[in-house]
Amino acid sequence: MLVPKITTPVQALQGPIGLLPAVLCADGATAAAAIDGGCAAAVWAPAASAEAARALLDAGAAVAVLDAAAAGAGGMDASGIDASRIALRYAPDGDGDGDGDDGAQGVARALEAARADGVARAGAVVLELTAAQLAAATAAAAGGERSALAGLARAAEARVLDGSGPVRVLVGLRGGAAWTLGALAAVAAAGADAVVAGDQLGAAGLPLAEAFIAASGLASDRADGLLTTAVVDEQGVCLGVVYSNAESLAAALAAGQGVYWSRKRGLWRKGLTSGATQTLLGVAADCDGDVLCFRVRQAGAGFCHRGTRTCFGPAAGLARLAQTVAERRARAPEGSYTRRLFGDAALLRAKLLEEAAELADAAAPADVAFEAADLLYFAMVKCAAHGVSLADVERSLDRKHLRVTRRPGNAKPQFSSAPALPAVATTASALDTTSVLDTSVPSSSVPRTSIPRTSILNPAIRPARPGEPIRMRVFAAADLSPAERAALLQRPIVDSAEIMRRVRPIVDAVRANGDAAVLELTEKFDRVRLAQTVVRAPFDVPALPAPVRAAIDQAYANVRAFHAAQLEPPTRVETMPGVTCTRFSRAIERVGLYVPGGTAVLPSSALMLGVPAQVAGCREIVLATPPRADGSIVPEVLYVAHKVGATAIVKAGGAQAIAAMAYGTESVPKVDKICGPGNQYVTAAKMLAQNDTAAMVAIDMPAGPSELLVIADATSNPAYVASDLLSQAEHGPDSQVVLLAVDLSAAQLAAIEAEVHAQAERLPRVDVVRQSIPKSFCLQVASLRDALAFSNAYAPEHLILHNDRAADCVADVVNAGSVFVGPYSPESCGDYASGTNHTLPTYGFSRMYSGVSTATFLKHITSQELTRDGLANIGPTVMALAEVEELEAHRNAVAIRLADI
Ligand SMILES: NC(=O)c1ccc[n+]([C@@H]2O[C@H](COP(=O)([O-])OP(=O)(O)OC[C@H]3O[C@@H](n4cnc5c(N)ncnc54)[C@H](O)[C@@H]3O)[C@@H](O)[C@H]2O)c1
Ligand SMILES: N[C@H](CO)Cc1c[nH]c[nH+]1
Repeated sequence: MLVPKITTPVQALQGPIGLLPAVLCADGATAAAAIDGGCAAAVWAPAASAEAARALLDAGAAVAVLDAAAAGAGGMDASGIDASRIALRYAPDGDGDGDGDDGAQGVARALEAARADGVARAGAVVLELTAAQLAAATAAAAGGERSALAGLARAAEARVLDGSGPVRVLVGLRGGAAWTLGALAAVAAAGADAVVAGDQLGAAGLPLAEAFIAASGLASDRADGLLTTAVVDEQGVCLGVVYSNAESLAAALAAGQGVYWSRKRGLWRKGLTSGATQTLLGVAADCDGDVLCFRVRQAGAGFCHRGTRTCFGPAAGLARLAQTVAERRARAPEGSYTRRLFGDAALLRAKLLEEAAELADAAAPADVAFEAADLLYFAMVKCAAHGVSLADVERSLDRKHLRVTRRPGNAKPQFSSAPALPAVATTASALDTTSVLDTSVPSSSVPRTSIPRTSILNPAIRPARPGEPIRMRVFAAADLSPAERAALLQRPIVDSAEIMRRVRPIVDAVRANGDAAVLELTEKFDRVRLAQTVVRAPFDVPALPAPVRAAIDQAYANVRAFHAAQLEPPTRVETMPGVTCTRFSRAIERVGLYVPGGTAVLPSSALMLGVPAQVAGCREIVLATPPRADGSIVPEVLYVAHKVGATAIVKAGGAQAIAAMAYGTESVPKVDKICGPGNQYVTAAKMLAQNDTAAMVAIDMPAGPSELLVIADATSNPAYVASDLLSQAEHGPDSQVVLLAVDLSAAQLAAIEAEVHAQAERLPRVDVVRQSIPKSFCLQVASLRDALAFSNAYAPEHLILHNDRAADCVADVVNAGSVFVGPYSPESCGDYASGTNHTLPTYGFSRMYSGVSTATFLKHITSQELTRDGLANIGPTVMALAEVEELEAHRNAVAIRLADI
């Protein structure tokens, strides 16, 4: 087997290397980053001690690699860890001094040492050889000598080194020595796995597909030399059997897709014409090296050309249930029960609890199976509603399986007859292990008023009353069950069905009655009767106080500089002689910018939307914002509208403003794309408009209530941390802020809590904060690695790194809208003036959306120009493919010209 050795950046694992069965990381930190990054390959993780090994195995490493010198001689207590999860690493000195540890003898000695070290405690031996040692060992093995690699082959063949268990042997090279395909094949022939530095694979080194084939000892048993290839889905269900060779495997690894070798047509990109494409999740060789296995995520109806999921028929069992539920989520028939469940979170919750109770009480085997099936159905609906697939659930199971430290497994008090935990933690040590049930964590300086006890799964949160502590809930990550952790990753529940029910009639009214409806709805929701909705440029800009004007001018300059730098020149590539492909950008012609104005006046949002639209070169910039009580537009917003070259201002807010720009009215210009944040009505209207083909309008992203996650450790200034948390908590009652407290003592956490309370009490918007802070939470985590893992799973809009050596952490941030690095980067700077954009994805959408940028207001067009010679060069390829697809007119368009040429 080929085992790439990974140093940073672990992002390499998102490429073809991550599709191989296993990787060996250069050190524990790289391994931890690989695991947190969702590496699908089995991670072999170097560890300096048994404790470190345990931690890495608990975190999801497949095998911990310990230095033999420290661990082998019995100096390590790895009790309780299965031998198959430990590897011992040897590096025979190979210093050329002729002391017998060089060359082939050195390898043989290392194996002897492994035997002496009692490899019963290890399931694998990792040999790190010099190039000379490998060459000597390989030559010795080839000559049939009873030494080195030959000995290694015998050991692996017998699958034991000391007679007490199966042992794998891995061979790596040190001192910068490079592998050859021949050496990989020799090691494979000896029954060992080859460890190859990641940067020696791919473009600059050995071709990955060929290295994989050589190191796996893969050889065809067919006359045509093709490798039989089993294709399986995420559950390991066989979808069908196809064929591969080095060329198709290389194409598959490069594209990350199912690409095979058709015996009739050659290279075969599965699904190119049918749409039933496959995302490649992993490749492996079978035990005796004559079958390749592709693990894929299948798109479309299925793998089989007959339209079934597998060549052996349709899916069954859990896989079928998962598929059906996913289909229902995409397009459930009106009136179907599953659709009702998706739209009614309370009903789904009640059914889950009901079915769990029924399963718990079932006794007869048939009843247990019946009730378990019901529970699984509701569980799958719950998963689908949150975008979780069966494969995600299985990944979680597999990861738990890798843990070597087991929890006691006691039930939570509300589910057992055990006495409840005390309501109030009274000592510092109790504070360190705050139960998820205990929200009343006192600190020395926060008033001790009782606040309601809640659980994560059943939160009954009420705002803090005047006089009560303004405090986040506190949880300890180590105490969380998976369900509780998942619940913390959710945002406060929004009843989207109810919001849609309110917004749809507003959108319909504006569509049907245009300006009249907009004026009526503005009177209803913003309590102002206007004579007209639209003001056109040039605007009558009132004079602003000089400091305000200067601040807007400075912010405009910074934001403009950062967004202008994002403009890119066209991409131009001559793919073949005479064939030139180009990709260039054009501004979206008509854009609508929503500037919120309900609970706060946000001219900064006008800036953050208007500047990139202006930089991109949009022809028509329409800005919509709720009018003030006297019907006027906020002067600062007017000034920004003037600076960014807006063509019109719509004096309306909420869903009616979005609908007016999406469909157009007598006076509101229709636009092609609507951008900007807003409350739940604004977001719902944007999503409705986007889904209506009659509107033909795009949106930037679903940007909702502001949120922020702070990572703080013992080096953080409690006052700074609290001020940042409050800066977003003051936006609205729905804002959520999260504090990840890395290994903080009770006193350190109490200091932050005290600051939150004290600073909040001094804010003019303390009433808003009294609502948002109790919904927010602090999670105590043991390490920075745990904090980053949680943050990446939460995918916050804003991430503030208050911890020590904050800049080093940026490389490990996978999901976040915008990152603020170090104690002197408050989030407010990004909100107003530093240059980055503050319109950012919330609700976890930073997993897949970016914030607003210049690109938001551009689209890209491709073009191509072929010369006469270019057409002659590429023509046969095009005609051959047209023939495969039996599209004669396509073929003829080339043939008719080639005939002239
Ligand atoms: N994610 C980001 O980048 C970002 C940036 C700035 C602001 N925000 C968020 O934008 C939001 C702004 O919300 P806001 O409410 O202050 O302003 P808003 O302008 O989004 O909404 C105000 C409008 O909501 C409509 N509305 C109010 N009550 C209604 C009801 N019951 N039914 C139908 N429509 C109703 C009214 O028409 C009103 O004009 C906040 O949540 C803030 O956190 C997010
Ligand atoms: N923090 C908000 C969401 O990113 C943007 C904003 C506007 N004004 C102040 N803050």
